Amino acid sequence: MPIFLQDEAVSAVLDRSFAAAENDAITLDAFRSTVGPDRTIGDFTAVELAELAADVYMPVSREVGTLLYLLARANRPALTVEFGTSYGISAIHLAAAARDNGAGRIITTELSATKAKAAAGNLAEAGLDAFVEIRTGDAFETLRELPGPIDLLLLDGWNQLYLPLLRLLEPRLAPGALIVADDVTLFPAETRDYLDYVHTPGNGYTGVEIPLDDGLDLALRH
Ligand SMILES: C[S@@+](CC[C@H](N)C(=O)[O-])C[C@H]1O[C@@H](n2cnc3c(N)ncnc32)[C@H](O)[C@@H]1O
Repeated sequence: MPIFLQDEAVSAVLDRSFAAAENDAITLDAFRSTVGPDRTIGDFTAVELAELAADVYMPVSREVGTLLYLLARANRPALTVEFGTSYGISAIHLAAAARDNGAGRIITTELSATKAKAAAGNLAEAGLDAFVEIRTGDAFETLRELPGPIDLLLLDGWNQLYLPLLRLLEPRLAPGALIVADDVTLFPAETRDYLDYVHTPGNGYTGVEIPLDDGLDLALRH
């Protein structure tokens, strides 16, 4: 049976987006020169920084995208929540799974209005916009109200926010919810408190690190 992840329109958007993301290193250099030597990151608000870096895709890899698709197919989440939409590459994988499952919706949130608009365009072009609600703004505000329990949570925004955001959303996690945290090997210092929390018996999770791409952590909420 054909799967929607391999649909022509989906593949076209993913191919184009992954190709564009190959310029991320160059774009990041341009971002650093925009910030300049006289100003530090601390001189900007989070939204200003997100807009300055609006051309940087920072997507999940193809392999991680496929794993997200598989997890969502197996777990059949009624509600998936994503922290960090960027250009919608991970959201496309999650939405393709919802479409193939015949059920499920995704709520994703992005600080940069430029990126949120581009992600909406990509999802529409892929034929998956009906499955995804993009909330523009700070996750700590945009995810306060949710329509039901979270069955799958993807943490892929700024890494030092994983633990505070998990704690905010914790009361909304369904028993058996899966939590995927990206980039835990790439940013060990920023994700240490999160990993310690989900790996400490007694906090209500069972977690394991997966050495795929920039490192993932997969946890189950008991
Ligand atoms: C690594 S990228 C997300 C990549 C995306 N998941 C994908 O695979 O295509 C991280 C994104 O999180 C966004 N972000 C960072 N902090 C945020 C916050 N507090 N609320 C919402 N979005 C945030 C950034 O603007 C950036 O676009």
